[in-house]
Amino acid sequence: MSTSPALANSRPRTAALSICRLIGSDPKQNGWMGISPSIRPIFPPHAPKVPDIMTQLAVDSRVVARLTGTLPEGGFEEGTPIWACDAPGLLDPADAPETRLDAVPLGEKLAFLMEDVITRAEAARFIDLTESLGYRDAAPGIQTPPGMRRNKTVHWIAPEAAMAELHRRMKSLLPATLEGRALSPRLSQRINMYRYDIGDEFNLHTDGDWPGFGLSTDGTGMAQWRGTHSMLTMLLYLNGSEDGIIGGETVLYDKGEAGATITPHTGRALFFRHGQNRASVLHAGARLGAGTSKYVARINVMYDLQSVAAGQFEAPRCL
Ligand SMILES: O=C(O)CCC(=O)C(=O)O
Ligand SMILES: [Fe+2]
Repeated sequence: MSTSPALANSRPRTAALSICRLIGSDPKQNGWMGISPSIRPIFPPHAPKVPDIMTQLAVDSRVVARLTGTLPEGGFEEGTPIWACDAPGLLDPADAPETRLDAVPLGEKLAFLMEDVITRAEAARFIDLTESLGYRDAAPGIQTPPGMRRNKTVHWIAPEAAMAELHRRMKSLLPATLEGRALSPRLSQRINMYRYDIGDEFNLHTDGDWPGFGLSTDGTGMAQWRGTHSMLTMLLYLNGSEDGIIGGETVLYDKGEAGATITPHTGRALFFRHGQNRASVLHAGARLGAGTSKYVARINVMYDLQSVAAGQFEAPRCL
């Protein structure tokens, strides 16, 4: 799956006609394709202003895995990093907003929204922290055909405490069971963050389903969990139209037609079914037209592999 430099530079804007899948496994090892990833400056001029509180966020960042990364216009980058960091103040339980559930009518398909999952200050911390890790072209461990994902990305293992607080805020609003499987007590800590600069987009696809990931006991490596597997995509918007974003909506499809258009707002989260099954929701991230860069976190909501009917609950364990 190689792409000539001429095609790589032309960046055609037409939406992909075929249904593409974001596979939840490592891309095929295909070697270095000679396209060097452009790594952005730490704070691009159009990034939202971050409040002073950001400077108080103690961050000790380290690489916990290196995987083959897929480049937006085709080709691969070997050794694309997955990061971890200690950021104790990322989410503040004392400052938790009142999270609310909102319906998204999408025919037979399951999709819903939550408002005020995180505060503006917390969203700014996510942006600041991930900008300090560095957004890049290559996405580690996911496979996208050329021209489908046109944005910058950083993948990281978020702190356990932050993910536990996020889960606590949403738990009562998430489906307790899905297709006979019980909601797992924690979210995967592996977050794919995306930054869309003007002109960037994510063409039509369905998301892959994933095992959960956290850190090894000594904190130096990424560890895969057993007993749990994702069933829902959560897209957490870290900024939005109130920051001047024009375009960049997430469009959900039902029976091949656009069924719902979700405008990014800070602290809003969109949920929908994913994986290789008929319930999976086809969707796209619309082209960012103007304004400031859009930031979104792709998070996996986990359900136990054991069925509810079995009457047993197995907590996730590290492999
Ligand atoms: O940014 C968006 O609106 C869509 C992102 C997306 O589809 C994904 O992360 O899988
Ligand atoms: Fe997606």
